[in-house]
Amino acid sequence: MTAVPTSTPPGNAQPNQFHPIAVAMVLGLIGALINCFPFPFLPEVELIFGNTMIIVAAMCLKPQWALLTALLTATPLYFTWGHPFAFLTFGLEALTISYLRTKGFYVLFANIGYWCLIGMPLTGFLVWLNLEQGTVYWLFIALKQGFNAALYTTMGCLLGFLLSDQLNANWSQQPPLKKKLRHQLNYAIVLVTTLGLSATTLFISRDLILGAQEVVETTLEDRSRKFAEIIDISMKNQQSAIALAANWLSAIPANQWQQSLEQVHQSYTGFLTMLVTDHNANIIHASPSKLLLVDAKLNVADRDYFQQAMLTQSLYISPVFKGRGFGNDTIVAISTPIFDSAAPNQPKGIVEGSVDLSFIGKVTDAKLGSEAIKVVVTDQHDNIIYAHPSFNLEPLYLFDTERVVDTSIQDRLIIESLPDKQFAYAMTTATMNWKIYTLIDYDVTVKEIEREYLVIFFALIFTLLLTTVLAHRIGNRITRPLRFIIKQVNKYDNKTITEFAPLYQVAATEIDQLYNELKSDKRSVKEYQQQLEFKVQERTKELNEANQKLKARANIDSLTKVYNRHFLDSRFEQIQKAAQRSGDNLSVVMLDLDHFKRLNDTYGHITGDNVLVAVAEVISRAFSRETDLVARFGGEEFVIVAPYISPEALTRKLESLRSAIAALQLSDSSGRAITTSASFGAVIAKASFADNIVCWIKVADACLYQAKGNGRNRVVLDDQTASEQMVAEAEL
Ligand SMILES: Nc1nc2c(ncn2[C@@H]2O[C@H](COP(=O)(O)OP(=O)(O)OP(=O)(O)O)[C@@H](O)[C@H]2O)c(=O)[nH]1
Repeated sequence: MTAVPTSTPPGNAQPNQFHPIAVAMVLGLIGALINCFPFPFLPEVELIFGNTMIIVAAMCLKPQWALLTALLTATPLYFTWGHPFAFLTFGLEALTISYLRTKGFYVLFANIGYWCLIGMPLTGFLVWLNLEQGTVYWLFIALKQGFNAALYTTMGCLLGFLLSDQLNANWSQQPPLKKKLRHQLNYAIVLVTTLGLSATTLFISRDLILGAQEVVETTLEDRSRKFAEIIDISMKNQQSAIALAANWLSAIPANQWQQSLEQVHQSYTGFLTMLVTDHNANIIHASPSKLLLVDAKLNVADRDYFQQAMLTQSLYISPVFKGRGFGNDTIVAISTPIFDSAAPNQPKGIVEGSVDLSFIGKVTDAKLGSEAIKVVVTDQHDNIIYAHPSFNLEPLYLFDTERVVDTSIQDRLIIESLPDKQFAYAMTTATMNWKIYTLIDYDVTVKEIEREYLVIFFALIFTLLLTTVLAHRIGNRITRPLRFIIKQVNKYDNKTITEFAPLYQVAATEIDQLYNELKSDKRSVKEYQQQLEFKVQERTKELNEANQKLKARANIDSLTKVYNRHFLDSRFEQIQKAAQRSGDNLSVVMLDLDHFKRLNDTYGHITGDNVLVAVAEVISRAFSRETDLVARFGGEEFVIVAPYISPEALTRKLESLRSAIAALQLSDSSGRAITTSASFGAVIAKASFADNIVCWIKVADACLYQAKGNGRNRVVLDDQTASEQMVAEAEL
């Protein structure tokens, strides 16, 4: 996506802006306050929403101030979490996204990138490296932080979106984001989708995970209770066997005891050995009978099971102990006194059975999913009767554990022999005060959550990508009519089309309306433009004509309507050059009216003017070739420039003109007849004679002077062509 940093340079503080330090601190303190109360989301997972302020800070402040906000926001987490990682990960987060924001990136996309590429790997690494049990939890904690970031980032962006006017007006040091409409739409869709999705999936998974944990908890409790029942029943069975044996032995003669004892033992296979003592604790019978052959004089007066049974005269169940005499197995002894029917209060001895505890392992085999539930059974003194082989715990030893109390999840146990592991557990106390522990590796639960998180994580990333693609397409689709309109308008303006094409039928009605209005506006503008162009053309034409008239006026003598002296000066060079190029003759004639002063004096100036006009007309008629030029030289003097003419023709023409002027029949206002005449001084030569009119005039003027001197009304011609001819011939 391309970013267009805008016109307002970052950091151009407006006078009404707050100072960035103040803004950073206020945001940081709000963030810190919120982070003092993390939201307990899941066992082991608390959501922190104070970081929303880091996002807001990154959206409107420069990186160093966003960092300040992040450090303040992370401070409570230092105390809650007991390590300073938050400063590092959130500080880096603030710096990165604020910097990318100055480069024109959306904070949402910048932060998704940060957490995927830096935040989560860094968190995982720090946890793995530094935390106790980090090797188990690194992925779990990294994912947890990623989700948390997705939530607070979208919340921050939404906040920024809603408050964008205020932020831009008062706080923002960041350049406004000028993006294409379809990019803005894309952003808005992704933002809303990410927020909705991450919140929904997290809360759904929360229920799933809690449900799964409850299953673990109830299964452990259930198993523990079940095992307690089984062990109880089994022990009760053994107790019944001992009680039965005692009753039986009390009722039969002593010589039958050995046989009866063996019969009972055969019926109740749960005993390792059984024995009968006399009242002095000497073992008198045993099963199997071969045990007696080993040591016939064995006395058990110091054993609990003898003393307690004789003393209480009731059934006694011993704590677990290591057998002596008939082997050294770990056993529990059940004993009860044997009475003589003649003396019911005087026990004749005891009958005892040593319970084979290996049955516990057989009856406590269970699984939770694929994981084995491990069982530990302790006696009333917490000494181990049975422990799952994986624990490596010897019977008889104290079951030494440490309880990890966790308010958000079931308590856990750490067993002394496996200090690196924690176990989720349940415990039931059986009737003999035996404790039945069912345990499962707590890592399994964590891995379960971790697996859930991974699934959600990839689902989120996938959905995000999908949303981006869809949002892009939706944005394209929505803005397509606008792009179409822009294209049409450009084509219309550039005159590539004369009529607008119809808009897509599916375009929004507002856009349709806009297009129609635009079309009619453009058409009106075009019509108006055409009218204007037409008017401008007309005016230009008029102006040109007026200009030409003015120009002509500037070249024409206002009285006589022949050219003026100014035009004569400017045009002469052109005529001379053309004639020179073709090697032709050029003649310049000076014409002066005779006694014009007298005429003026006699008839008045108005009449004088009329005579000038009439003479000018006659001259113009006489020299009317396109190449001829007649100009008023001043007062009553005229100059004629006539190229391409021979001396003879010129002489003829001038004589005829002189006669025509003299023959003019003019009258004044009162009808008095006026006669006039003119004197001519002329020069004819090759055009190359001189390119300056002054030279020509000089010669003509001299001739005129001569004409005047010779009596006026005559032509004096200086023919230079003959002399030039001679020079040329002489040169040849
Ligand atoms: N009515 C009228 N008179 C003009 C005009 N321009 C010059 N004149 C007059 O023409 C006269 C020229 O007189 P001069 O130069 O003495 O020459 P002249 O009387 O014609 O005598 P010669 O040239 O020697 O025959 C002057 O009286 C000028 O006032 C004009 O536009 N209109």
